Amino acid sequence: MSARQQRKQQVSHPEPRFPDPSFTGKSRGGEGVGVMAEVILEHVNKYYGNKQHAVKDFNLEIADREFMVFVGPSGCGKSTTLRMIAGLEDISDGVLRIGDRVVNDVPPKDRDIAMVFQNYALYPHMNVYENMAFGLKLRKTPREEIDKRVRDAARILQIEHLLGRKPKELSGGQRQRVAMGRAIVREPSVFLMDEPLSNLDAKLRVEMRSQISQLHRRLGATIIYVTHDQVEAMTLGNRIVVMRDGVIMQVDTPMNLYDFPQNRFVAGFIGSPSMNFLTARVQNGEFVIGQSQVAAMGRLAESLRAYEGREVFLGIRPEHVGLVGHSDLPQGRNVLRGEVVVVESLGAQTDLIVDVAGQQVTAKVEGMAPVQPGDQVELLIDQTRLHAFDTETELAIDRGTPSGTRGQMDTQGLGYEYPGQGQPQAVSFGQGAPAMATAPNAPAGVTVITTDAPR
Ligand SMILES: Nc1ncnc2c1ncn2[C@@H]1O[C@H](COP(=O)(O)OP(=O)(O)OP(=O)(O)O)[C@@H](O)[C@H]1O
Repeated sequence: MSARQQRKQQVSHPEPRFPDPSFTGKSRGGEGVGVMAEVILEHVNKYYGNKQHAVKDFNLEIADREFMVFVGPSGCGKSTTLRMIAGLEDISDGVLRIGDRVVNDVPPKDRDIAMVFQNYALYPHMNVYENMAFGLKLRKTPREEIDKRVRDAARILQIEHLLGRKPKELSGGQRQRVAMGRAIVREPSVFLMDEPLSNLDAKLRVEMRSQISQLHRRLGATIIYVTHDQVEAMTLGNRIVVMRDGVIMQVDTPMNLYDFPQNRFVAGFIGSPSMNFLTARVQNGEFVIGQSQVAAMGRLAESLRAYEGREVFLGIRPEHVGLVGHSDLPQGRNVLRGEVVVVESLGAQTDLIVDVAGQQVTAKVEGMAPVQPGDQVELLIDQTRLHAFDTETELAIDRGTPSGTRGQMDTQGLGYEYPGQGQPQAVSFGQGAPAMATAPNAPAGVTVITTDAPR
């Protein structure tokens, strides 16, 4: 077993690590959780030894009762960040607040949190009731109180009929629910969940996903949830933090991540199949790829003026590409011409890969597409859903959102750069501070970026 696996296993045993945080008894409307809890990370860094800078200047405000998801590829620092919030990992630099307390030096048991891991580690010799009650017993919670909390949690999780069973008599999903139950009975203000569904098969994951969502609504608790699965992130989160190499790439609602990715990484990470990226030259406000042209519209067209004559990455989601003669998209001159390379019929939809002037474009076409490899086709593009990215910084060329603004970091985690405005403007911003406050010289026309509370 590798050192990393050992570490994961070590922390996967929540009982001794997470004695029941002292229950305050203060109700806040949900079913059985503790006090108001927002979680705030200010300039948090984590170094492992001298070389490994695992989390870099992480700034985030998680609102009370928010469901916040951390997502990103393996090794991007999701678990490390969660473990710092839990107190299982020291914070090298920066400030962590839970509620109105700075908790950098507060031991895990006093942070009013509970953690659920992918390895749910139930005690095999105890039945479900005893497993759920164990932590409270250790805390010498009165028996009637234990009984009430266990039965309440079992009702919420719909496992009342399983209370007398041993773990080996349970399915994977039921075991995971017991593990959740063990966290719920502690009535913490904040639940931390580290890939809690990754041991389950695909069908159960979907089932448990909706259960966790319902649980969040019923408990009214703050949940911080780590996953590398973008579908889980999109369906569960009020907001999502997309991370790469220890840096926040964007924090936003699922829909804003989808519609307004702030950089190429987020654009490619969110959505399935992934967004197409085509190298295109900007000419007369149009993206030119080989013999094909696609015109930009609206604000993107305005932002694109600064790129006239230059190359950019044009981003098009496969679901925004149609087949001429086989799509509801308006027919016009905005077509990409190419040769079909792959046809994957899935019944309700067909995925096509089309070679457009040496670049591959995936199209998600409704129903059965009447084409085969080798056919010359014209692809219709939904002009209203185009994205464009600077080839050097990989930042989105138009980063506005319908609500005006929402703030994220650039690839260095330092702030925003605004290409095409003379010298690139690096704008630093603090928690909740409008960018204008820290960037009074931001060029005219630049979107004001804030890192304010969730909508
Ligand atoms: N104890 C440790 N000592 C040294 N490096 C570590 C340690 N724990 C994690 N790292 C490194 O820190 C980085 C972030 O790891 P972390 O476990 O937070 O990533 P992750 O996003 O949760 O990945 P995964 O999805 O694979 O669990 C990785 O490069 C990892 O190798």
